[in-house]
Amino acid sequence: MASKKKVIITCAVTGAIHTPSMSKHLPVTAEQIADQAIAAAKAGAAILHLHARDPQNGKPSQDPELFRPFLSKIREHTDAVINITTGGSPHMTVEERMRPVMTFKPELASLNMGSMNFGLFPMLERFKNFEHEWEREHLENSRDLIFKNTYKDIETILRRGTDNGTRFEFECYDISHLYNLAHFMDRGLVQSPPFIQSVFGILGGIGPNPEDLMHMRRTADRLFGDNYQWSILGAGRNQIPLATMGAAMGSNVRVGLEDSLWIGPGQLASSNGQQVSQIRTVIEALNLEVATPDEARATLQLKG
Ligand SMILES: C[C@H](N)CC(=O)CC(=O)O
Ligand SMILES: [Zn+2]
Repeated sequence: MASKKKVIITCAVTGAIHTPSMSKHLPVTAEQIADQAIAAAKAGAAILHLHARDPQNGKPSQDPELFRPFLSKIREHTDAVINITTGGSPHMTVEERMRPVMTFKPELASLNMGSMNFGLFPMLERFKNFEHEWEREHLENSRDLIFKNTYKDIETILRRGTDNGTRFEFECYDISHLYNLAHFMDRGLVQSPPFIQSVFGILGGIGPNPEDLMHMRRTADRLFGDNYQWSILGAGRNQIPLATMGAAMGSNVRVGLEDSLWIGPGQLASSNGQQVSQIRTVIEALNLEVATPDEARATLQLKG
């Protein structure tokens, strides 16, 4: 793996997995998303991974007009790298999912590297009371949900994004997704070094055990040699433990309320910035340094 300068922290601010009734700290309105993103950048996040929500009921939305207000405020107050989702919500069509990236042509966008079951229903054990009916349906319907990312879908997003100078955060939820990435690299559709966001602990993908992390790392080393940038995303309670293990092994890290609502066992995080500060403390305790947005741009060779 390329000799890494510093640890790139990505903060995933709101996402499309958790719902407002689960935590009052989950940002929903454009103002809330912007303010939490700016605070996360100030706390040390070099990359901000962004989704939008309907301000009325918090429902995930890929409407570019819901992204526009917080994108301009974030750009006004930080030089963080903007990473816009193409995953949207697993309940959306690929066309719908691509709208904001095609509108705003960001430096970075997420790209999910395979179709999979996407089990959110276990959260119904933990969360019982919902203000909006869509929240319960969102979880319940995931029993019969396929997060669709066919080779045609992936190629379409890759080609269209690359035409706009956008590079990708390749979301790999399992070993097969690394092979899918290798396939598109072999076809010359992926610019080097690929930024691999390995996702652990989503039901339907690979588990959150340190053995799973090692297996993803060994496989990536075998497929990509030292020509890739690695990042670790642990879902839920696995967020900080896996990010810590990853950082100690030379990986970049991702935190944020999209991936986990927690700061400790049974303790809701009060903000995205709180999670960024927590992982920053770990990184600096490992005698590593946090990358600035421009250092992240250089490492990932972004258009800036
Ligand atoms: C597990 C994460 N929700 C992965 C993600 O962030 C997908 C996307 O936005 O494209
Ligand atoms: Zn996302």
